[in-house]
Amino acid sequence: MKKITIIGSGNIGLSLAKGLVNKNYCKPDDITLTRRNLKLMTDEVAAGFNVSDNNIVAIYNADIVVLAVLPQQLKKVLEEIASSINPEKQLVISVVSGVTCEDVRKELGNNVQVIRAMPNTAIAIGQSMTCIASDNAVDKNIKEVTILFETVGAVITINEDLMTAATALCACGIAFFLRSIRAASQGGVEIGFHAHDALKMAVQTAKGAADLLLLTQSHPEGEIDKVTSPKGCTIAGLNEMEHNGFSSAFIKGIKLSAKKAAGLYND
Ligand SMILES: NC(=O)C1=CN([C@@H]2O[C@H](COP(=O)(O)OP(=O)(O)OC[C@H]3O[C@@H](n4cnc5c(N)ncnc54)[C@H](O)[C@@H]3O)[C@@H](O)[C@H]2O)C=CC1
Ligand SMILES: O=C(O)[C@@H]1CCC=N1
Repeated sequence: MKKITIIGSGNIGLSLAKGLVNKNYCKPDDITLTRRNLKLMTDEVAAGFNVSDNNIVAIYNADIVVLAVLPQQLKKVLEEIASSINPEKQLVISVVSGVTCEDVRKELGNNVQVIRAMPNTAIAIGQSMTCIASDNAVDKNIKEVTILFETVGAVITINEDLMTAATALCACGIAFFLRSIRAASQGGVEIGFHAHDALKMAVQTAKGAADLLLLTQSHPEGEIDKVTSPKGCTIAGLNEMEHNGFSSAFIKGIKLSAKKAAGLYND
């Protein structure tokens, strides 16, 4: 089994590690997690992961090095590991938003194979939507990374110039859908349900909507037409939401996120 080192074990780094282990892609012992403060890693040690606060030592035996620090923290990490990366044996995956493969190679060297991946936090339960892109990786490596991320969700390979758009739609997107579920549950409370029941009802309803599209491959508007009875209460609610800018707000939010994602490295 390939050895994986994840540099930056925060929200997404840990979600990836847990997802890979939960879906039996590898064992905890195949993964090394790095973080500056190891005192915060006791749960991961107990779970059997290797942990380290030394990125250079941590990548020594790695076949795959995953960069999962914040964009603003990346340059320091790249400078630190640059002379220790072995381009012949090691593949670099970057999940860092707004940083191109070329940006990474500028620090690590031109012969390093770099693949960008944009997962979301549902990777922890094997339900990520992950977009991958590279400007220099060979097919064998793209295939290997595709298989890795397919273990923990769905994968689409895209052109690298769409990576910030993918960040907004999928990585930030999970927060947008979560907020809409929360809003639905708040509406539910106002019309009479206790909070925990309202949330459960909103979550299952959202899951049903997503599964309807996934399993039948139908279009959202086709499914909406089946719900909206003439002169009925669904169309009344839906139109009220649209008069208040529901679709427009969602679209504007995604556009702003994409714009922001593009500028994160130099923020
Ligand atoms: N959170 C998310 O849903 C997603 C995040 N991303 C990207 O992943 C990256 C990480 O995001 P988060 O996990 O949310 O951030 P985070 O702040 O939760 O995690 C970053 C981790 O890196 C560690 N770190 C910082 N400097 C380090 C160093 N020199 N050596 C080792 N570890 C170091 C920090 O201690 C922290 O644990 C960002 O670039 C973000 O754009 C991508 C997809 C989804
Ligand atoms: O909010 C952020 O900047 C990161 C990137 C995608 C999800 N979280």
